[in-house]
Amino acid sequence: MDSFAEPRRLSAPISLAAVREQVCKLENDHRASGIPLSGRILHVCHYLPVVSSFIRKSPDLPSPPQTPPAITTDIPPSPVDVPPSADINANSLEQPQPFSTNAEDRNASWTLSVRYGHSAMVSGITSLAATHEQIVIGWTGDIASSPPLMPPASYGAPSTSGASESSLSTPAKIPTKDIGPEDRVVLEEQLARYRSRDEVTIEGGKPTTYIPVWLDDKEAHGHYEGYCKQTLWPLFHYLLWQDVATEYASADLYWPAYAAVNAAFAKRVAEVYRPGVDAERVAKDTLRPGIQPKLEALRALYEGKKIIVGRDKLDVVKGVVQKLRAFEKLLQDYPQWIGHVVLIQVTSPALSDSPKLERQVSELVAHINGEYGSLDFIPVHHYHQTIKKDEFYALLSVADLGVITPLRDGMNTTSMEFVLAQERTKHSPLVLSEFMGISSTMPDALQVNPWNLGEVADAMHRGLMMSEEDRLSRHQKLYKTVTTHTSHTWAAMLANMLLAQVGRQNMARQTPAMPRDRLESQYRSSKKRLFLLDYDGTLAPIVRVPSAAVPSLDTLEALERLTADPKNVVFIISGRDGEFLEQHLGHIQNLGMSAEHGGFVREPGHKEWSNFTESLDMDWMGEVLEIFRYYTERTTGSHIEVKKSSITWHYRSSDPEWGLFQCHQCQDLLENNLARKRPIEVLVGKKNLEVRPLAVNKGEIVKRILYHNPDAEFVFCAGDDKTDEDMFRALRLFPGDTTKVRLDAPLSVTLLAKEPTTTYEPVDLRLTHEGVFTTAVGHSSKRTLASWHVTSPEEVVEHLLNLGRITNELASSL
Ligand SMILES: O=P(O)(O)OC[C@H]1O[C@H](O[C@H]2O[C@H](CO)[C@@H](O)[C@H](O)[C@H]2O)[C@H](O)[C@@H](O)[C@@H]1O
Repeated sequence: MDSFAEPRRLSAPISLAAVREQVCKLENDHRASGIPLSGRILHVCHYLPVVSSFIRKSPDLPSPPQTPPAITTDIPPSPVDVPPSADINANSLEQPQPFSTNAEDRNASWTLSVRYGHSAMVSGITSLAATHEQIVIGWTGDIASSPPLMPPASYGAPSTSGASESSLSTPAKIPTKDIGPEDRVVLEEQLARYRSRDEVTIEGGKPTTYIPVWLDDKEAHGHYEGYCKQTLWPLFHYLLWQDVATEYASADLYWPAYAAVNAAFAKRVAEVYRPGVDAERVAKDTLRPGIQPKLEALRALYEGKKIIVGRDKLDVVKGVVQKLRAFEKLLQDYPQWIGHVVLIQVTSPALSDSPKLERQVSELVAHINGEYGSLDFIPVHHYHQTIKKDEFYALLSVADLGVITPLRDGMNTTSMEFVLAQERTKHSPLVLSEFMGISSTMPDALQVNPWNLGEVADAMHRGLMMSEEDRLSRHQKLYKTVTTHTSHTWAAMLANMLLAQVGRQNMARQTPAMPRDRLESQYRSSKKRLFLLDYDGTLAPIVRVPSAAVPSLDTLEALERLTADPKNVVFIISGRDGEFLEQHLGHIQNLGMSAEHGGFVREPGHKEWSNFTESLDMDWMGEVLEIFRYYTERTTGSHIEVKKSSITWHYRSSDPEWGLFQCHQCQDLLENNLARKRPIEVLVGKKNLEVRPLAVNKGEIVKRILYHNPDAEFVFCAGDDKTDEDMFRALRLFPGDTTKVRLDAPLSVTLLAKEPTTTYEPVDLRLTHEGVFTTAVGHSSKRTLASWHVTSPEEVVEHLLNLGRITNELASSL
């Protein structure tokens, strides 16, 4: 008796309620059989599936009951957690009071409740309690100062749409550092005893122990929302960097938090880890007695038909849409399969909801079923749900073909589980995407490019038609791979690769991080200081649209503070035109500006601009514009920025590969044709190509500023791209000696000379190497002439704000 044996229906061949009922029954039967299933699983999760709320109570205040009242024994119809705080801790009936950090106050308690969201992960973990002892290691999450209110009694499953969350109150956060050691121990003890409602209802279920990892709040968020979400996730999913908010989802900004959190997790895991088998365990799992009846039910349900099975998480990179299209192509190109093959596609919810993708998949399934189905034949059976282990292995075992075709994936355990499940049944072949890490170790799978629908359809046909002999021979090789490439092998390989990288990294050139103390002490002791600051990518993060790169409030504040100090001379030295700089920074008193890579200068305290390009031959601009227009037409998304004496072609919003290719072509044309005849320089910038007059560059402006400020003792010069290297080069005129440095009149000074007879004498500078802080913005491994590096514009601004604070401090101490 099994739910899969239900009469066939057109819309939903298997009733979920019936399946759930049957699964419970089978599990109970299984337990009654007395066959011991054991094992321990260690889960490392970012968050524990339990929310911890910390309450300090004032004994003087009355304790009104919390709403709704405590839940005792009634179990909701769906297998869903309810907040068990009342069961766990009688104190939770009392009204939470505002948090106080009084260390003497021990009148405090913790309440635990279900964390909403991550429902797939939580239910997955809970379901394993039937057979496995489990340890869940995770961050506590932000500690709430009071328990969240309970949702209405009639609520259903935690909704990933956020519907349930909206009915909850948002409790205030308590900084983790304010939780003392004693309170931490109390929570750890409570968590060790915590049982979710599902665990409680699983008769004879094994215990799950929740172990908290205590993290610094800033590091925890920097790790997850910062490095994981902004750097790793886009990187490993081949998202275009231009689609990520800024380029400064940089490796370094959140790296310290990421490393610290990993170290904390590793420490905790090492404390509790015991050697937790995989291939062996899966092989055992495929023998579970619950599987056989389901397998037979599936066979009966799809009798006479070949079964293709796919099981993927429903996110874009898993290629479910492409797989469905390929299946349709199979039915188009090989119509003999219509009525004789079904695709059972199980999708589990992804980490974040994608209603658009869900809709796309449902529409595609409906389209294929409408187009190729009939009264007694449904080609695609799609189940968007988390399925139980027995059902999963039954599906894998009964399949005539496994199709796992992500657009990009790593290890993909489903492909391995498929091979193991097939060992005792049909030795069915596997169609695998070539874009998976595991594919290189599975050459006996039918490997395909998931984007090539015809190729995937052909592979499906080939797999379904494969001779028994070929199936067996391929299966045996795959089986050997899976059983010998255990998780231990993978871990050892990865560790070796990492160690090899670490070795290599030490050999690479690294620019040291800005020494904050040294910077501060040089700043304090200097009587005159220069700040020479690039704009884009240095004071403002790189963004997709140039006009959107406006200065932050912090940037403005830092510049205002520094320019207010009469000892400081502050210049913005940018490739931008004067109009842009004036619009966003023009109001700052005493801020000097140089626009268009040194072509123009506005002295501190002045309104008018000096144009160094006035006397230059600018006829080339029309020719460059024509060439840029040609490339703009060929490169969708690119555009031209025309400035007074320079032109920039931007391709940040274009297809990255095509944009870069076109950029190279255009650069080649400009350098090998126009630049040989005209006094121009071609600059390769950040997703741009710029052309400016040969005579001017940022280095000349730096020299000019030094020339006019020979008594400067401190220079902070920061930039992020190649044009800023000219500034660093100009400042490298003064390597670490204390002897006087003589500076000839820079080009920009002589260019501006109204009277050609004016002579500009060399000047002696007071600056020494120790007072020069050339600073590259970016990764420490970036090749640069700068002496120091910071990782992001935010870090530049932080240093500037700090120096501004020192100015205030020095002023107030006078
Ligand atoms: O010398 P800079 O201040 O660094 O200016 C260099 C160029 O920056 C701008 O373009 C760059 O930043 C944009 C905004 O973040 C970005 O969208 C673009 O892709 C980058 O190339 C600016 O538009 C140019 O005029 C400057 O020459």
